[in-house]
Amino acid sequence: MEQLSLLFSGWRWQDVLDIVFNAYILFRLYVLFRGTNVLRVLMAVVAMWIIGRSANAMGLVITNWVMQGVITVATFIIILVFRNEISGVVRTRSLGFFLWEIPRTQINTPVRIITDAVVKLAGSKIGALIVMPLKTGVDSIISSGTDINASLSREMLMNIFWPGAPLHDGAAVIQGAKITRAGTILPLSQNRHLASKYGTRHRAALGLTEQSDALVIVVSEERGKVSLVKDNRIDEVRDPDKIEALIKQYTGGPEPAKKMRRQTRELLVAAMVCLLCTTGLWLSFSRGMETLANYDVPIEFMNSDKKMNIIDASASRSRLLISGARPLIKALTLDQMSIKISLDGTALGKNKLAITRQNVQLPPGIRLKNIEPNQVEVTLDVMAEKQVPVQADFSGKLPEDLIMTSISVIPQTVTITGGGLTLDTVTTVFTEKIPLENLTTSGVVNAALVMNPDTLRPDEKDKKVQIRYNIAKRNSNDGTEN
Ligand SMILES: Nc1ncnc2c1ncn2[C@@H]1O[C@H](COP(=O)(O)OP(=O)(O)OP(=O)(O)O)[C@@H](O)[C@H]1O
Repeated sequence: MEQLSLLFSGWRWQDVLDIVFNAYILFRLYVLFRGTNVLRVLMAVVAMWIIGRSANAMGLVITNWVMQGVITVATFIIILVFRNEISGVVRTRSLGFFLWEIPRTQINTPVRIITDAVVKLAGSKIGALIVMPLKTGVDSIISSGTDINASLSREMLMNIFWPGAPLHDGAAVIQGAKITRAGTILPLSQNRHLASKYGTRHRAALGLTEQSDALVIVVSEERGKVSLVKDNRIDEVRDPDKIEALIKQYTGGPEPAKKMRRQTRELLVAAMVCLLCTTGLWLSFSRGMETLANYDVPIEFMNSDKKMNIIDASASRSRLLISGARPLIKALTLDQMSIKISLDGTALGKNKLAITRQNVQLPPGIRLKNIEPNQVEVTLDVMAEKQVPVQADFSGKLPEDLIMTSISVIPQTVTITGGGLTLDTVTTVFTEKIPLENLTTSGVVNAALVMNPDTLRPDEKDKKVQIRYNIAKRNSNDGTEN
């Protein structure tokens, strides 16, 4: 359970977008290849891939190896065996179809009327070609012809195919209870094994079923026979009841509401499967390639009491050991991580503060493994000012024959700022070291002040002081000056 929550923890909006976008592409590919053999083989490949990944996760080395080999071979087979089918689907579908169209199936189609019409046409030896698009649709395969959008009736069909009628050449398309188009030209099959009794009308019917899952009804002009063409097969059927039953069977049953529900259900299931597959793929990529990294992250102290100051801290950075997907870790920058410690509730002087997970902010998808150090000691003080005397800090010795007769520091006192507790211990501020060896005559030097401890700050104007000194020659007999 904990592992499951870890798997889904730290999602970013980019991950959701990534999954939804790719799931949609997968779903559209399903809609594009729905009803074709390519999809069936592709689904087998996906199933093998899932088995391979599961085998990998369970440590089944040989099964995983075999599945990978089979997938590689199957991919080549798909490309070789189905290259015509794939290129047919890709070539004939428009961008709009690929992006959002969902082909309408045969809902509310009056199959009895179609049967009556084709039987009558066959009896009168009037040639006819009727297309009933199914799941894959035919819109982008057959764009020729005339849109008529007429209600489907036996008379209407007879009229269209009546010799001499303007649209009798070509095929009529039936969508639901409408004849949507007539006079359309279908792609001719290149099948060399087609029986010689069949001419171009049957070849055109076969050609369309090679590129789609449509049902095409052909009425032969010469022989007065009705043929149902589906999935590259031509079936000549004599019995009108059988014709009706087969049309119903191919177009998916008689009840329109049921058919609609079935289609919606099928698309919903497909969308869910696409979403699950993409999520699985994303998880196996992002969570499967976990990696560890160390980062030295600065510690930020959140101080709400402006009078309190940090005068010392045992650490300014903490080393974070983090884990996450390799691409996320690679893209990580230091400014995306922070350690924030609140000073609320602390007291003057030394405070030991723990650095916990709550103090660490990391981008989504990155998990914290360790913090080192996980404790920091901060010394807090209230800021104050103090006037202290300045003392020149001479080092070394004057030459033997010289003596310092007077020293004055200007200014004599300076104002320093710092923590009140620290200031209490400071009685004098010294200058930087002034070497005596170099001094031979009286003069003036400028020297900077040395703050001890360095948390103390002198006034801006008092950063340097002036030291005036007088040097005289030492009396060689009694040691007094001349
Ligand atoms: N590519 C095509 N698309 C649509 N209809 C076509 C196409 N090619 C031929 N036809 C139709 O088929 C008719 C020609 O039929 P043809 O006699 O060659 O075929 P057939 O299969 O022998 O059928 P039949 O038994 O009716 O003669 C054309 O007049 C035209 O209406």
